[in-house]
Amino acid sequence: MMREFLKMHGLGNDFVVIDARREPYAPSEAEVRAIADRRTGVGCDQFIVLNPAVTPGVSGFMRIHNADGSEVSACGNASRCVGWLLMEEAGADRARFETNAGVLEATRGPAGTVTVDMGPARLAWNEIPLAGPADTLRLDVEHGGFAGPVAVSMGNPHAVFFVDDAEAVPLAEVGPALEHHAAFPERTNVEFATVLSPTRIRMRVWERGAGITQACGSGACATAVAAIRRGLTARKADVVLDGGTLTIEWLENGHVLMTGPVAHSFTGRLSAGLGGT
Ligand SMILES: N[C@H](CCC[C@H](N)C(=O)O)C(=O)O
Repeated sequence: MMREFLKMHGLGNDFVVIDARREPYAPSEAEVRAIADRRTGVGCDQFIVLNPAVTPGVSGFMRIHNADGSEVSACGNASRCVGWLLMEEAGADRARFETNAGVLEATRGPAGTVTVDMGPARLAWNEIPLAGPADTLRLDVEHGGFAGPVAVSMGNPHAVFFVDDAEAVPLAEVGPALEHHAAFPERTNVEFATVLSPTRIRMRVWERGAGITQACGSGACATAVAAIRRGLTARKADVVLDGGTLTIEWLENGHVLMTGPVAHSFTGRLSAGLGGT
């Protein structure tokens, strides 16, 4: 069977999405890398497979694979895309689906945007996770002149560095070493943020398993939580990424809401050699 896929993106963070609810699909790491390859495959930052739900009352189980083949538990931009697909399919204004980090809920936002409740921000060292006990508000981590990040998990690890000018950070030079820093036993996503006002943050990202991306939804959530923990912004702020802007709100109940656009670029079919099976 030549599996159909949807090519989607959230602010340029792009995905290959396969609906495997009728025929579950568990790609190998090699298949993921082949599909994600931007020359010989379809090309994407993350490969998303929607499998049958495990938890009653939700519409599917979203599995998330980085371009390097690693499977991870959170992807904010893809969560908006999957939420949108499920709402469109049901003709509904709300959709619940699950990930390895828990059940997420998507609702329709203003002007065609989608809001996802990304669940709680995790702040304890062992929830990030870190290699050992540490103050997650300012880690003893340094590389390339950047030091003292805030660690936050949205179901995936983030190290948020506050800098004077996020545009000037040599991401490709410093990203890999920080992604693989010994403080992070499961590696980490790396964000560099400049607070522009109490409600606006400029952020650029080096993603674990994908490198520089145009946007990172869970990273935007982590960045806003980090800024609020440092007393730098209000509890609702816009995060301006290379690909556009996400609105993030850290609720008093600890959950983080993320609002932003989704886009469906095209639909295609995977050849047998590319995991189409
Ligand atoms: N690279 C991330 C997964 C994708 C996150 C990002 N694309 C998002 O929108 O949250 C990780 O390894 O945890």
